[in-house]
Amino acid sequence: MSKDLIARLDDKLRDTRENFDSIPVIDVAPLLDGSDKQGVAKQIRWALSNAGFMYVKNHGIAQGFVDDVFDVTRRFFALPMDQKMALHVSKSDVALRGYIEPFGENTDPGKTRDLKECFDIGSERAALEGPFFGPNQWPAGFPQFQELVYGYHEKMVALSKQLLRGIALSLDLPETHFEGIMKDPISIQRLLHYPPQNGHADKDIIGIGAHTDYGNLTILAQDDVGGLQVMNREGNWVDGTPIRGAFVINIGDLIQKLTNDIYLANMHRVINTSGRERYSIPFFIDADFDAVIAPLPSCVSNSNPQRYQPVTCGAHKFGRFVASYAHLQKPAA
Ligand SMILES: N=C(N)NCCCC[C@H](N)C(=O)O
Ligand SMILES: O=C(O)CCC(=O)C(=O)O
Ligand SMILES: [Fe+2]
Repeated sequence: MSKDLIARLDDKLRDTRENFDSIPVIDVAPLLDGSDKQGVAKQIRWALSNAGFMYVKNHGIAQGFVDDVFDVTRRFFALPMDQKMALHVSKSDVALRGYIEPFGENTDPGKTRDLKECFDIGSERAALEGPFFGPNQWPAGFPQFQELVYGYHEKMVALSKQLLRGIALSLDLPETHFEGIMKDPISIQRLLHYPPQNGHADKDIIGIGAHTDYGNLTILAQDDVGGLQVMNREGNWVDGTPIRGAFVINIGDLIQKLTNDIYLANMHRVINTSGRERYSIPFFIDADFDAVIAPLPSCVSNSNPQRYQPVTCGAHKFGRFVASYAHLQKPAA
């Protein structure tokens, strides 16, 4: 299984990558305050070319605020199932926002079934329309939830922009480079609950199946339970052990395509064998729906010929969503 995943993952470039047995930790304060942007960029380059993942600390988001968002997340998932199903993603048309029950979305389709339940929201700016945009579905009578989760999304949009500037510098590009394809980018703020795995002995049941993320960048906050695993170059799973105050950052397929495989959208999964409830809060940011994603000229060379044909961000994302959503696969009535 590991060999198969590695083959799907990075094929020819795997021999040039360095192995890792823990995810690198990067202090991003010198990037955010401007005191040593290049120093941070250099660490980002190592992390994203070899692991595709990094922890970032000193990112400027107060831990007390993150704790408050976890608090309402726990309270949301504790609501009765009928209240959560009233917000189901299938009621959301093309915006694909709302609640998804356990086994309602399978991230490694055909191989494993996801035990997690999720709740997704996105940007509410009125001017945006088309697939992945539209109204959010909020639980009634829970204003604190709406305020905190939407506020968190807004902070993540701003932080992702700063991190993408560091990523652009790490590729010797002007720091605003990615902003050209991210004028009104698709973004998803997700809340996740992973019930303990233990009661489910079936071999094909997992927290979230092995996958790469679909877009540009993911910013993940996790509680202290653990269970995230990231594949290293030898095909072994490395624990993404929770670090209080740090976010786990990883890049998705679009950055891998843009960098012509120089940066890795790495395989990861979650298995919660702790016996406790696990909660996590990932934020995903992509490019504009119509942005054309093709390898950057500076990432194409004789030794690394162009590996991808141009694809729009929207077409790529939508293809991966259809593959993982039970309700999108149902034949039309
Ligand atoms: N809008 C909805 N329903 N959200 C699904 C989020 C899936 C995120 C995915 N892992 C990614 O990398 O984008
Ligand atoms: O919950 C986690 O730690 C990871 C979630 C994840 O990989 C995803 O939602 O794409
Ligand atoms: Fe993921």
